Amino acid sequence: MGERKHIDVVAGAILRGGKVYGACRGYGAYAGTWEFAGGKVEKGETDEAALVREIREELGVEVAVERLLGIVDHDYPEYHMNMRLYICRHIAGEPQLSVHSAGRWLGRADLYSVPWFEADMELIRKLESELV
Ligand SMILES: Nc1nc2c([nH]c(=O)n2[C@H]2C[C@H](O)[C@@H](COP(=O)(O)OP(=O)(O)OP(=O)(O)O)O2)c(=O)[nH]1
Repeated sequence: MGERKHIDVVAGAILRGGKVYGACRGYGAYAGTWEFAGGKVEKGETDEAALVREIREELGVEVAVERLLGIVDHDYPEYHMNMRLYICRHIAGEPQLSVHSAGRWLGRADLYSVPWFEADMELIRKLESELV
């Protein structure tokens, strides 16, 4: 029996004007599921560098990574995921969709109006207090 596959994921809760940016996966098995921009950390890469790279690639947006909001461990059928969610400040650029089919700045009142990844829900509750 081999070790179960493990992936390291970073995601960014990008904040601007009391709202957070959520995006809807445009393709693949989880198309239609909402998430924070991000992705797998590459070998030798820091979380911060991976996050800045992924957010730039996916949304064309520049962010400053502020702090770790929380960590989630989740078993997907194909692998075990360890995801670190960071609070990021929006610096520049309007989000341009490339891999996502939709995206919105969500405030406290509409934070739960989109279908997030189940794995994200605990961290989303934690995020509520950041949205004022
Ligand atoms: N980016 C992101 N991924 C999330 C979130 N919540 C969550 O469970 N995930 C999962 C979905 C994927 O299994 C994994 C992210 O990996 P990824 O973005 O490289 O997605 P992927 O494996 O579909 O991409 P790829 O190999 O095709 O590039 O983390 C989230 O909020 N943001």
